Amino acid sequence: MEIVVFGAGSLGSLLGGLLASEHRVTLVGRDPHVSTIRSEGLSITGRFDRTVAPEATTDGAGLAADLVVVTVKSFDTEDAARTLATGEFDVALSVQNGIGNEETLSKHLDCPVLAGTATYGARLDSPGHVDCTGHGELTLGPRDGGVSSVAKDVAEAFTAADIEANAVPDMSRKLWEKLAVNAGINPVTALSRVRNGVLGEGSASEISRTAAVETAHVARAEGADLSSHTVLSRIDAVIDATARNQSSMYQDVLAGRRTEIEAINGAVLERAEVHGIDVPVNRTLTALIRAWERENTDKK
Ligand SMILES: NC(=O)C1=CN([C@@H]2O[C@H](COP(=O)(O)OP(=O)(O)OC[C@H]3O[C@@H](n4cnc5c(N)ncnc54)[C@H](OP(=O)(O)O)[C@@H]3O)[C@@H](O)[C@H]2O)C=CC1
Ligand SMILES: CC(C)(CO)C(=O)C(=O)O
Repeated sequence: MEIVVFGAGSLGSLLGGLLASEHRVTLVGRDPHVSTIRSEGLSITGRFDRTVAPEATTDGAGLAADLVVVTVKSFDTEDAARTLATGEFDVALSVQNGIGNEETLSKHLDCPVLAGTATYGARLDSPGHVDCTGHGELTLGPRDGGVSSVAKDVAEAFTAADIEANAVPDMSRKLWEKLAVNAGINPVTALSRVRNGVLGEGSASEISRTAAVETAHVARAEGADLSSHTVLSRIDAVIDATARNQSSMYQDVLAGRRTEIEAINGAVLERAEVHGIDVPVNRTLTALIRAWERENTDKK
């Protein structure tokens, strides 16, 4: 398969690097990562140990491929979509956190857009080097649910490259479930500067769990079949499985970078308002992270 990975940071480099063992891959990213890949290849360490040589470019305009995998942060999706619209793709797959990414891509692209979630952990250690910090899986399918042969073909392309991937019929529910976990864990760990495992007990844990339950309430109003019981057992399981992790939002705050708050708790808040649902914990967490961003990043 001919595959473009748009957003060769941590996750994009891991997925694109693994895909490159089996497919013709072009990574779209930034220098000096791109120039290092061109001269020395891309090395993948941690749960994998290999060096690959995908094509790499900083210019994502006018590309064509069977599949484009989008791995930019959610606040860059609109820009990425405009650039990708200058090229030609048979299918696009978003593997991003938060909700709304597929809608943004669909607005600009002519091809079908699939939704995906990844539980792999990836960290771009240095130019040309990505570390796989957690072995997980990729779940993908049509955004609004249902079975699709295109989704199955895409999942097979990932599986052929050693990436655990499954096409599922209930992607809408999966996206809300992942959102509930991120809405609970990410801002609380970022604000209190703790690893995920600290949320296993205590009052911070209650804040996380309440944010997740509020998210499930909104998900049901949006038509997703997601019980509070399911999100509570899911968030407990993720906290346990990723106890040593610094969440992505905690890492962003430590690095003084803009966070994905708008696509996570901000999106819960926005959709809750549409349905007249009160989500006080999500509202509070969103306000606090927004305040931090105003003071500490370029985002005003
Ligand atoms: N890392 C992980 O383990 C996981 C990440 N995710 C999700 O995956 C998504 C990506 O996360 P992550 O990989 O950590 O993020 P990164 O910031 O590491 O990667 C995104 C990369 O895309 C680059 N980029 C953005 N726009 C362009 C453009 N127009 N042209 C070229 N390059 C561009 C960014 O560069 P720059 O920063 O310079 O703009 C950055 O290097 C997020 O939604 C995240 O929540 C999900 C599961 C696990
Ligand atoms: C699941 C979790 C919370 C793991 O750290 C994550 O997705 C993130 O950090 O963004």
